[in-house]
Amino acid sequence: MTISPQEAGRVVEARSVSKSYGPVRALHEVSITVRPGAVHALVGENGAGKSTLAKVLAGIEPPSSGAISLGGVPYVPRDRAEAKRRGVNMVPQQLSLVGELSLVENYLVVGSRPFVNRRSARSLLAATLDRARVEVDLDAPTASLTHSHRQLGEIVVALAEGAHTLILDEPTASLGPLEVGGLFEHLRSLCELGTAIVLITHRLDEVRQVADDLTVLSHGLEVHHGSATGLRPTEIARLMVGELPELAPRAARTRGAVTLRAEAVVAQSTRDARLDGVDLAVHAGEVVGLAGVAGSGQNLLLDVLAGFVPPRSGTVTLEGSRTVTITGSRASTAAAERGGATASTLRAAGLAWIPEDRRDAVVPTMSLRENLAVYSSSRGRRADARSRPQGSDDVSAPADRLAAFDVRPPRPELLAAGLSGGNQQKLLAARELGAAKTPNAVLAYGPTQGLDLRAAQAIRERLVDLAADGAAVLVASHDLEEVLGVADRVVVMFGGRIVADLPIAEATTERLGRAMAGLPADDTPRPAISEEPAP
Ligand SMILES: Nc1ncnc2c1ncn2[C@@H]1O[C@H](COP(=O)(O)OP(=O)(O)OP(=O)(O)O)[C@@H](O)[C@H]1O
Repeated sequence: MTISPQEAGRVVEARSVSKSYGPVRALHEVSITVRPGAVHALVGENGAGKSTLAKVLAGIEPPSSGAISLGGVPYVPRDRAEAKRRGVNMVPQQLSLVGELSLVENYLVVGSRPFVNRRSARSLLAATLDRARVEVDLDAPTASLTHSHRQLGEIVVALAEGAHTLILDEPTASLGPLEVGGLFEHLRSLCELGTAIVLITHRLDEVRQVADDLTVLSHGLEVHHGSATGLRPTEIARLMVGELPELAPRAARTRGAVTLRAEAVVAQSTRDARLDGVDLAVHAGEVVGLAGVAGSGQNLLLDVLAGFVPPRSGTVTLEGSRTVTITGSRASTAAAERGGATASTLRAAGLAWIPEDRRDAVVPTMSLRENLAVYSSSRGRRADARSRPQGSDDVSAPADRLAAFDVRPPRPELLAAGLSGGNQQKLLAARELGAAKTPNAVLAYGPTQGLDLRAAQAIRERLVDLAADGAAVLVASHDLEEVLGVADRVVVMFGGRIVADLPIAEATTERLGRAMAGLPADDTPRPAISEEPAP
């Protein structure tokens, strides 16, 4: 590929860059060349140093040593704002949009653009959306958008800010296959216009799908830097972690009585589609997968089942050490007559919960030990120091529990903020899935989000083991593979209803795809929901 003089002025090159956090060596003499007009995938195990390298390139963290250049001249951004001005912008793993503000307002305020008026900001963003071929509401508070739309919105703001080098830290972790496809199409067309994209991902099939160049990090060291063309996912995995352990064959399990049940549940939230009469039963000893495109109601269903959103009508029941019933907007428990069955009551009755966004459940300013003993009792508000102690749960040997879930480093006194994103996810799993007592039911949304192959495999095995020990497990995900990797049966939601319920042997990608798109199981055209009036 020939590079024009203009493009040569935008090549980002890091040479022998190291970065340490106290005694932790996050990067050791890493070199990388990011070319205009190419997608550069950056992969590696959890804690390998990917986000650190991205932050160094984007001016968020200074390197401890090494040199970086932009277009052949030294590039030493003092901060993120300077890197952005030089055209290097990063969309972080944890989204940074202000929830109370719309995308337009985020662009104006957070991007410090006092001289751009609202109308021109709006049309710039609308034009960017158009090119990206995505639809995101520009005027609604971003907190009211689905997670995937907030993710896309953040990318759109960065693009509108004129980045020539765009660093995306796991942008696809919470996107469904259709949205990933749309995003990649856009990334490719941006590349054709000369933009350089650094794509951090754990989904190795994406490397083959979209990347031109590849850097593999392992324990802060660069173990591969070169063309991505022709490399198979298994070869990349081998570069990252050596050989992967074989998946243990699934042990036979017996399905017990229904533990978690939703009956005729109707609910509404501002963040997601409505629930329109949902019936679902999860038995002891089974893993049910919950699939659906974003906005189909699966987030809301989990919020209702976890006790964070009261249903308008219908009933939710958790059978455990006692029976907890949530009816309509009221709640009652057989054991506690005063009612008020909230998330904490469900939890006390043996419900484990892994939310879609780990920030709803992990407190960065608390130590790992404290994080093993707290939980947030309020959905939609970030978990914080007001989070409630878990009480009776046994976390007497936190170091062992952290080590069992391969949290790196497994030091209970460390603050959670010092863990990489994937290791925070493992911490959450250690708390929710690692208690001595098997939970009666597990609700997990994207439990392997941000985890490398080995860690994801370990969490999948843990979920199946919990089912074998008698838990009723419900796993929702945007990622069909994540669902198919654990489920005994797959339930699909569309438009706030359950539209398919298939044993795993019958859950072919085609059948699931049709159900997720709201199409009937056969090829019969679906009757139109509303028709244009006749002219
Ligand atoms: N602010 C910090 N303070 C202390 N240690 C940190 C800090 N940020 C990162 N680290 C450590 O640096 C190492 C690399 O972390 P980094 O976030 O770059 O990994 P990563 O490859 O992006 O992982 P993941 O896939 O889990 O997101 C880890 O050991 C992590 O614990």
